[in-house]
Amino acid sequence: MKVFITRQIPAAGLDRISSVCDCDVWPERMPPSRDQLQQRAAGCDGVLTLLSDRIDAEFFDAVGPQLKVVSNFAVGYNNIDVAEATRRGIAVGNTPGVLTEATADIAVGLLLAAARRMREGIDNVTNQEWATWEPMGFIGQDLVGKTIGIVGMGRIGAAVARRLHFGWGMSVLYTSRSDKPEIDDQMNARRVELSTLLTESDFVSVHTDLNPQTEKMFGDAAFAQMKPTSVLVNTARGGIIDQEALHQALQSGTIFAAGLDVTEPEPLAADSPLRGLSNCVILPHVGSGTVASRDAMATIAADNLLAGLQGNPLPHQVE
Ligand SMILES: NC(=O)C1=CN([C@@H]2O[C@H](COP(=O)(O)OP(=O)(O)OC[C@H]3O[C@@H](n4cnc5c(N)ncnc54)[C@H](OP(=O)(O)O)[C@@H]3O)[C@@H](O)[C@H]2O)C=CC1
Ligand SMILES: O=CC(=O)O
Repeated sequence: MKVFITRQIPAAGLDRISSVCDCDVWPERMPPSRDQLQQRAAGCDGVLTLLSDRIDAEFFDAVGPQLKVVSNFAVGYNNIDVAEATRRGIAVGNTPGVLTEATADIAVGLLLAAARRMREGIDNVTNQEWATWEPMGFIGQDLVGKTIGIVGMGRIGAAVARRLHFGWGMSVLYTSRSDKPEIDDQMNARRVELSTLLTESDFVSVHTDLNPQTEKMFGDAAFAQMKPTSVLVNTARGGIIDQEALHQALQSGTIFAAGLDVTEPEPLAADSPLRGLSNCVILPHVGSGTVASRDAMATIAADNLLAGLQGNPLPHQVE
């Protein structure tokens, strides 16, 4: 079986694949271009992809009818046209669960950094501007006893809610497509409409997948409903937030601060005005970036790929 792996991945997964497959691994740091992706994958039985690889009908046509499986090295799969894959009998896999805690840690880290103005503090020290301790300097927002609004109470949303409820004593509001009675019981949480969540929460953390209902969910209207002291955190996908509206909300004081692990596009445009805002903390999409999480993602992605090549159901198959 011939497979194309679109980037270097941890040995935990690569060794499993290369022991049984004829395996071509993209060797460069930067992703293959669209043409390179299609040319290298042409004739393959399976591909292991990353978020930056757009997998759609054109890709499937270029690769050929022998393609059996697309294994995404991520839990999110908005880069893949799953309906088109399914129509062609191509299985699609993802890597849920093993990156939940690592990503939740980054969401809480961003919340703390944005609420307590850490970017400004770090810039102040780095730029040799630290002159004295000031009673009125770097005043941020308290966390203890406040209200967290979780937009998308799935695996990562619940892990963030647990940290903030049991660690900081926060009340939990959330949105999701379905009821979560076990979350309500564990954390005395309340599922509400988005507008209620936005008006009542002190902190809002986004954890939905990117889909047609969540795309640009945060625009002018959403920010207008949030408290001027509120902090928005996004570790889900950049496309869920209208970045122009976010810039306006941060600059005008409509909201207090934001912490982003994801942007649209990635990397964030060099001239994006968000880069220059001291109340916007931005990380380069590092949510799952721990040794254990990335090894586990590689293992699952390999298992998905190998199962698909054998015509078996994938351990983590996306429908
Ligand atoms: N920054 C990073 O490095 C990482 C980012 N991610 C991102 O985080 C996302 C979430 O991951 P994970 O928690 O594992 O996924 P889950 O599928 O467990 O959670 C997604 C949640 O979003 C909810 N949801 C979907 N659509 C809507 C909507 N229209 N309104 C309200 N809620 C909605 C779902 O509701 P319901 O349960 O009712 O279906 C579900 O609870 C991924 O899709 C990915 O984009 C993930 C890992 C790392
Ligand atoms: O963004 C990362 C993912 O796993 O999804």
